[in-house]
Amino acid sequence: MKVAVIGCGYVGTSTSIAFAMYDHTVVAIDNDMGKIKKLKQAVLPFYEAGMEETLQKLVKDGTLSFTTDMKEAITQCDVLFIAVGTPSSSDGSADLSHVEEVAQQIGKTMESYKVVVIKSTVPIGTCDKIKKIIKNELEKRRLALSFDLVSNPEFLREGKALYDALHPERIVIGCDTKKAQKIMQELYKDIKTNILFVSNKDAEMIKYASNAFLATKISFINELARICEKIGANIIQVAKGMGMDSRIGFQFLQAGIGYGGSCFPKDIKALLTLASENGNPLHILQAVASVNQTQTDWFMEKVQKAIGPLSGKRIAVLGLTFKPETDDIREAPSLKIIDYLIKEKAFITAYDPKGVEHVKKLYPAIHYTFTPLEALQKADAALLVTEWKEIVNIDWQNAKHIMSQPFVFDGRNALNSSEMLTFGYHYVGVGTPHA
Ligand SMILES: NC(=O)C1=CN([C@@H]2O[C@H](COP(=O)(O)OP(=O)(O)OC[C@H]3O[C@@H](n4cnc5c(N)ncnc54)[C@H](O)[C@@H]3O)[C@@H](O)[C@H]2O)C=CC1
Ligand SMILES: O=C(O)[C@H]1O[C@H](OP(=O)(O)OP(=O)(O)OC[C@H]2O[C@@H](n3ccc(=O)[nH]c3=O)[C@H](O)[C@@H]2O)[C@H](O)[C@@H](O)[C@@H]1O
Repeated sequence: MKVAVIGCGYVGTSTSIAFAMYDHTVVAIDNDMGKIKKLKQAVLPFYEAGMEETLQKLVKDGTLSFTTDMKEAITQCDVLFIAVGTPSSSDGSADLSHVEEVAQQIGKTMESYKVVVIKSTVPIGTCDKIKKIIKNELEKRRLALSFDLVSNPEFLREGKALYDALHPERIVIGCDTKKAQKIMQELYKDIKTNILFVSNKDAEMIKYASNAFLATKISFINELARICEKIGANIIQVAKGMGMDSRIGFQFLQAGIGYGGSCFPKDIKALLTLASENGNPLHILQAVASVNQTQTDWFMEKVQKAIGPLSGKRIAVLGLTFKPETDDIREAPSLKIIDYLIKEKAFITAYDPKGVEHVKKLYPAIHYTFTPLEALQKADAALLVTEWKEIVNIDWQNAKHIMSQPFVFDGRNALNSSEMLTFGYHYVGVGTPHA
């Protein structure tokens, strides 16, 4: 099958590679010429371990090609995936301008039946909206071409994007016609997993509900972590004990400094806005967002309580990306922590294996280091912000001797607390008795 994927971000690129690996011919399109130039040379526009090698092979084979020419791609392909960004608007709702722009292009260009698949995360009702836009453009051209609109949300995780695209736990397809359903079945025939066929609106809601639920687990455990500290319980053990119940599960119960990334914060805002607009506020989700919003301040107050005023203190920020194995810093907790430290006039040294270049653009005055040990030199305290293995595996026993004061604040409960105490650190985790 000939597939066009419009938008070459994390989702578009991973989806393109996955379809090409499953023997479809894929044309990936982006309006960012710099990105396309890189991709044509099989260079990924973001970091993900192991993905570039696969890209190189597919580009060489010719099963995957890249272009900025949307018109040609639309004409050539039967199935058109929309995987452009849907960032937050100023009122919290999802900004659909990129999706709408692509829909207009499709309506202006198509010459035969197409299946238009929305992979971007979009509010409930967007498929209907996009259908109207395409229809409107076709009417302007006095054409009565038929097309189907499918919602096929994406559940991949950054850092594991290609693996997830190749081995999804489920595929959700919101689809109104038998014809489109058959084409989607054919497209995914080599992926052995459960496919759920639902309506457009159900599929759109499943995506928001899934992200909202995962974020709820995180804020739930983070709020419990706060009370655990007060009463002397250990959130790590509590999460373990809860997770042993298969109805609860272990995942997404890791207490820390809150969730970040390009999706949870924006999707939760979008769902909250949509719910309020419909006169049905989501109280639980409001609390989820509010706990997350305050989690870094709560953490930084603990730092200040332990080491005193931060003014003039040398603080090592270890980890900048919103989670390990990605170079993405969108909505990363590190940014809130840096703002806090700047406000309190601390001297910041920062290390991250992949995120420095992006953070440098926002905070050029910070002292960035090439190794975690350099960041720890003469530090009054270390803040473990992202649990990269390069950071967790620091030789902590010896690192103590290069710091000015042995304070370690572990924002991810990633270190072995008893070992850290044996090494002579003043170690503070999240929701643990040593806090
Ligand atoms: N990043 C992730 O892990 C996941 C993201 N999603 C959703 O998928 C969508 C895309 O996310 P990302 O890949 O992270 O976005 P991104 O921001 O990394 O990439 C979007 C791409 O679309 C391109 N684009 C924008 N307008 C265009 C147009 N008119 N024509 C051609 N290209 C255009 C941009 O240049 C950019 O390269 C969003 O709705 C997001 O919520 C869903 C699951 C996972
Ligand atoms: O819609 C999306 O974009 C994607 O959002 C998340 O994927 P991602 O943002 O890549 O990252 P996660 O691994 O989910 O982590 C999100 C944030 O939660 C934090 N987190 C995660 C798990 C946990 O137990 N505790 C915790 O604080 C992470 O540190 C990170 O900041 C979802 O996991 C994907 O299924 C979804 O497709």
